[in-house]
Amino acid sequence: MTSPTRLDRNPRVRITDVELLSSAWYVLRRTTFDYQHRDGHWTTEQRETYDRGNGATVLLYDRAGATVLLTRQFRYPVYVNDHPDGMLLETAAGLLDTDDAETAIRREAQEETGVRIGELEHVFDVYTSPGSVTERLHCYAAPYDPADRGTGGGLAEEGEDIEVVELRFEDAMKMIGTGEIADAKTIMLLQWAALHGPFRPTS
Ligand SMILES: Nc1nc2c(ncn2[C@@H]2O[C@H](COP(=O)(O)OP(=O)(O)O[C@H]3O[C@H](CO)[C@@H](O)[C@H](O)[C@@H]3O)[C@@H](O)[C@H]2O)c(=O)[nH]1
Ligand SMILES: [Mg+2]
Repeated sequence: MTSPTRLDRNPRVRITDVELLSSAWYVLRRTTFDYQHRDGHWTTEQRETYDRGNGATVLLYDRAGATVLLTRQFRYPVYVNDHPDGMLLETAAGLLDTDDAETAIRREAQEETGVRIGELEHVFDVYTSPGSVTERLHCYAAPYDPADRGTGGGLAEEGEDIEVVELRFEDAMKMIGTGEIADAKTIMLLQWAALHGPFRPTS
């Protein structure tokens, strides 16, 4: 869950109350705090935070074949918000649980795509939805060998049903434009790959 660091780092923020609203699966809290605005006056604010811990994701790429390996699975939250069928194309990803980010992403990549990651590059860490969700997502990239690609599929006991989808990098980039790739972490990592990563222009 969120880091145990003390919340007295910002002198403009004084937390006065934290209420647990729900802990059915992950944790929803309502926090009341006094906040000092830039002009010096104080107001009392409330914010709900949804805490499902932190996560990690990896862009699997094959430079020689000019492909990337993605996953497709049903995501209910996007289905209720206008996605045509909720079958979202994403980089392999998972929650850290009790692991560090590198251990977690090696585990999730294998569970979801069948790929055993060797060399692993840290790209950036991002807050995915800072107005309401506490999550920080650790983003990585790693080469994969198409011959090593397994079946993946996710954990059946967790209700996962994950299709492994190999795309030409060029096609994946076009699919950002058409909206067929609409997941934020996936778009960020594909664009990083085109600008600074394995598919950057060679000079
Ligand atoms: N019963 C139940 N199960 C749930 C619920 N929410 C999640 N689960 C189960 O918990 C699993 C979590 O799978 P992970 O692979 O660990 O996480 P993820 O959902 O893929 O999350 C990753 O991707 C997210 C979307 O981009 C990221 O937000 C997250 O950080 C992480 O990287 C889900 O597949 C599902 O089986 C729930 O409310 N109820
Ligand atoms: Mg996952």
